[in-house]
Amino acid sequence: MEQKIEKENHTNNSTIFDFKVEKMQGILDEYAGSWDKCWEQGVTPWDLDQPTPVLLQLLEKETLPKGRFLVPGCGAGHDVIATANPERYVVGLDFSEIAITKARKISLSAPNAKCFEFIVADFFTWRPNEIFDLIFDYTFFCAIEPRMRAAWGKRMHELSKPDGEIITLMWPTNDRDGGPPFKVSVADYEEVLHPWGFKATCIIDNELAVGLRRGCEKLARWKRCL
Ligand SMILES: C[S@@+](CC[C@H](N)C(=O)[O-])C[C@H]1O[C@@H](n2cnc3c(N)ncnc32)[C@H](O)[C@@H]1O
Repeated sequence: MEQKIEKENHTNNSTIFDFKVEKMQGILDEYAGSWDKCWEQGVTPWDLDQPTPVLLQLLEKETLPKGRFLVPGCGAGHDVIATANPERYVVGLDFSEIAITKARKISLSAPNAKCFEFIVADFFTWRPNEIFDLIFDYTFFCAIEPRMRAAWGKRMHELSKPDGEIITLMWPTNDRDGGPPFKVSVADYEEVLHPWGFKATCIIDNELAVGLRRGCEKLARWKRCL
């Protein structure tokens, strides 16, 4: 992945996941269809092709809650497959049919296949039968339009159990114009999570951030108190 990132940087004179790359500019003019087109054309520089390392570390340290786990904007679903087990049922949600088709294909022979599912739906309108103990957001908050962030906070509340938890990997925290990915700060998350009763229990630099994301990515855990 690091090689892929470096290559993108040098050939396109852009940063990782930089949608200003000429190839993607037109693609992203129309929102939902644009994500589908990115997946269709294989223009997915955000996709690590592996589970998120820091999430694996939390899994190994057994600090991830059990129960129902949601990954909104799950893309190819690596984090969904990696964290599912008989005690943790994971739902991967993405509104791109192509992303979910890819996720289902990748997971076809997974031994834990009964412990997760992939759903094609819009995070902002989806109505699940059951809500969640844990929600993991990585490269989703930064992918949505900043004017949608308040709605994101409301959805986090609606989709969480009263004692639920959210884990956010906050990236890119460095200065940049436009997006996606739109730049984020701890204050941006606090602004939309505090009104819904989520309080941070930990905010740390993510030492396991991949490639050029290192140094501009933070891990936060938020507990719902209201
Ligand atoms: C930048 S990608 C990140 C994918 C994955 N989290 C990863 O790190 O590889 C953002 C994903 O969010 C999905 N997405 C964007 N807006 C969405 C929405 N409103 N509802 C569901 N999925 C959405 C896109 O289709 C895309 O797959």
